[in-house]
Amino acid sequence: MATPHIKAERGDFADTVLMPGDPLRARYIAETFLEDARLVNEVRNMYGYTGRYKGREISVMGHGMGIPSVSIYAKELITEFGARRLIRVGSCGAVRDDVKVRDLIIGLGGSTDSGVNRSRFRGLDFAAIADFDLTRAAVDAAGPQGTPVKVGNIFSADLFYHPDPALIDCLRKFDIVGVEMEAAGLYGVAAEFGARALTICTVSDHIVNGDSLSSDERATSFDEMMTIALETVLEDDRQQNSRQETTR
Ligand SMILES: O=P(O)(O)O[C@H]1O[C@H](CO)[C@@H](O)[C@H]1O
Ligand SMILES: O=c1cc[nH]c(=O)[nH]1
Repeated sequence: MATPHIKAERGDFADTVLMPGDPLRARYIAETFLEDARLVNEVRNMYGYTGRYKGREISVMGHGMGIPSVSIYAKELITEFGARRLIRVGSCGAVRDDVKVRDLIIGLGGSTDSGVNRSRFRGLDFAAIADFDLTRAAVDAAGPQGTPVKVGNIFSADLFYHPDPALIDCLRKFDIVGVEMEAAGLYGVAAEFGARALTICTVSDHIVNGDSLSSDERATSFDEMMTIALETVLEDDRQQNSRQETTR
């Protein structure tokens, strides 16, 4: 079975897919964190792998840059390959004074200048939000790792090189916790097709004060974020299972 962008069989992907923007990061995650990882997609070099983390089957696949790209991969993973839980693992910029490089951002909401959620919501303003249970699991999973975590509203920009400098003042005023390019689109796709989604980002640069991570710091903080994302999946499994037990 194949879609225009994923050449794989149904069953090749796990119900849970971790998604970095960069496909080479997907390969790195598979090689570094997953046991028995196998390549399940390489169309357009958008590598996807499925393996196990502490015994739990998990897939990891790149989603490219920007809302149009993540929207294609997320939709096909959900509707054609059975993905039920998508977690973006990426980098973002900071605008607030209290958000520092290396902080971990959990995207509770996805604001955007993209029109995609209006397109899918009859021109109305859709509040693009993360799945609540996944958000809670991520906060719980991050606690023991000791990484500073900020939970809040992400801004997913269509333009990396934005022409309007006044936008930053607006984002600061509205307490935007991180600026990246996909979360709002991912949350819209998940809502439309009935899946659960979350965005976790490491702050790679501060747009206002110019701080940025060195390449070594990027690698270390990316590994910390990946451990938290993988532990989020296990924590969410535990919380979902215990909820099912109590309703039986
Ligand atoms: O590091 P990733 O996950 O790609 O995320 C950020 O980096 C890219 C821009 O450089 C955009 O995709 C943005 O969202
Ligand atoms: O999209 C992004 C990612 C990192 N930093 C930014 O400023 N924007």
